[in-house]
Amino acid sequence: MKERIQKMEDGQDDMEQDDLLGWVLKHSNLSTEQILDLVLSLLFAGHETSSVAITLSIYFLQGSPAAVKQLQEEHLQIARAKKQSGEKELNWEDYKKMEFTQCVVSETLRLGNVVRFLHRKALKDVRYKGYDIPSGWKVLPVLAAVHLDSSHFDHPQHFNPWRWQQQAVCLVASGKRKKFNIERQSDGSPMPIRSWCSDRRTDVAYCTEQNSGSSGATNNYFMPFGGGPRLCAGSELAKLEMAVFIHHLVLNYHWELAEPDQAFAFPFVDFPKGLPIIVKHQPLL
Ligand code: HEM
Repeated sequence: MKERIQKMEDGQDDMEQDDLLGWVLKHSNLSTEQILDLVLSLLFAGHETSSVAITLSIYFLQGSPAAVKQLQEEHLQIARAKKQSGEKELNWEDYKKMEFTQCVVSETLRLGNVVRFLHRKALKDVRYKGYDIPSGWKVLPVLAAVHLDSSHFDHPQHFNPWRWQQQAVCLVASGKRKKFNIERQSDGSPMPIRSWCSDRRTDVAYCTEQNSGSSGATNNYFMPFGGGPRLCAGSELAKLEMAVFIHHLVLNYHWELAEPDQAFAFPFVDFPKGLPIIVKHQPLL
């Protein structure tokens, strides 16, 4: 930063400097410390996290051909509709149709645990579930422990994006409760339960909608972006980045691991070999 400031003062400011750091130095009145915090936050909070998350999705998906196939179908439908209407760029409406992709994103974040734990400090003495936490002690809530807890997720070590699909719990003729995936209309919106449960399934007596997982909101069992007032500021952007990446990946490429590698999780998630993959250009459209 000092070098930059010196260059600016010496009038040696060129286009190479025309980046975030250059912009804040020129146009803001933030302190040096605030600028440093901003740049570091964007690099580590904003870049490392989403790139690791995307890497994890590549890794998990190569082990789940059924998920790749379902993604391809979802994205082909979107891409075909765009081609027909002569549009090119993805837009918000397309993103909203990426239902199964959201399941893949949630499952990647649950199993991958990009941010494994948070840092907190007790500001006063706290008694929690029989434990005394003295004021000033550091508390590390371990998000990964919740995401991999078998009392919240069946077979928690298994990559299963279908667990996030919206489901309806229905009472069937035999008197048992059964889960059904909610059917979708051509625009991707959920079909009213009544229209598919009673007309098409004679065994369904009564239905109550239930969301088996939540891809967006935080709940106590799924909080890859933290929660409360310090909820990740980039959570929606991160999910969008992942979805757009997956869109182009499954529509255009086939990939496999070049050599065995697996995520290593301490203290930060990373692949020791950098997850080398062999990529073939295989456009589906
Ligand atoms: C998959 C990607 C991401 C994950 C898993 C993630 C996770 C998190 C988590 C768990 C926190 C809360 C930290 C805490 O409570 O102590 C957080 C905070 C934050 N994240 Fe993200 N993040 C991701 C992507 C991004 C992106 C893309 C940006 C910005 C472009 C971003 C910006 C921030 C900022 C500024 C905070 C601090 C919010 C505050 O303290 O008020 N993150 N992130």
